[in-house]
Amino acid sequence: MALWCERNELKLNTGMAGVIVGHPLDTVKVHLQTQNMNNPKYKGTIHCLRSLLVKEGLKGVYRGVTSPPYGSCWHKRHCQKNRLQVNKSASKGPVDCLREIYVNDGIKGVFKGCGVTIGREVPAFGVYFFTYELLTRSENNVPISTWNMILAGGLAGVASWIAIYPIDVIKSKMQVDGISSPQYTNSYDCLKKSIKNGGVSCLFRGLTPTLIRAFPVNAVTFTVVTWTMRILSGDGLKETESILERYADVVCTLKVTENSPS
Ligand SMILES: NC(=[NH2+])NCCC[C@H](N)C(=O)O
Repeated sequence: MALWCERNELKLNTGMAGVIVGHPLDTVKVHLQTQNMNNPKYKGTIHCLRSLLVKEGLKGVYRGVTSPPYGSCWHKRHCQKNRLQVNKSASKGPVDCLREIYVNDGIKGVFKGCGVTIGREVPAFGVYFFTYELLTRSENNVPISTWNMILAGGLAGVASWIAIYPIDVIKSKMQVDGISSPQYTNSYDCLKKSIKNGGVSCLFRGLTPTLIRAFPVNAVTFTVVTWTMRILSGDGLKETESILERYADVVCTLKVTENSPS
């Protein structure tokens, strides 16, 4: 548990690069998930990304990126960030958006979709860490290579998203639904109505940008976390030391051969 928390903390702090690369694709995902199924505005990932860029430039795809959750309170992100991304309200930024939801819908509005978010995160993180641990197991504690970290991290992200994707679609739809005149009474109702209107395939809308984002973002995340832990635990220092020693040996041997009469 402690290791899990430690990893997650490190992950949050080192994930900024991932956010910068991944946020536009996350925005595309939410647009695709929450658009009207009967009259879809966007045909797919490229069409949505291009439309957002043409209409609003970088602002459109980075909307919501400054939400506080990218710091320590990541939980809040899942509870109201989505509305900022699809800009259903006229909010200017995360604080305005939060205030507006609170004024209109009260605390219930702020936490809308929170239950289903927890229902998503529990299995998602289970699959996430299980996949990474499985792919990085090594015999006799031999340190794994950086390529192993990159591949295992990327695949852990991809596997975790595939495992829970339909739950994520329901979560986004619930968050955007609002409180004042909601279409859905609860997550189950949302699931039933979504399948009725858009078929089972609507539960997989936006999966492409999600997976394109998940691989690099989580490859970077896990590699940085694993290396940070390695260095902090002293193993990295030992490794660097032994590399330097080997290097010094090679230099000595070369010098000796150079000076020895041929
Ligand atoms: N589907 C998930 N929530 N998976 C677990 C973590 C995934 C990771 N934080 C990401 O943004 O890709």
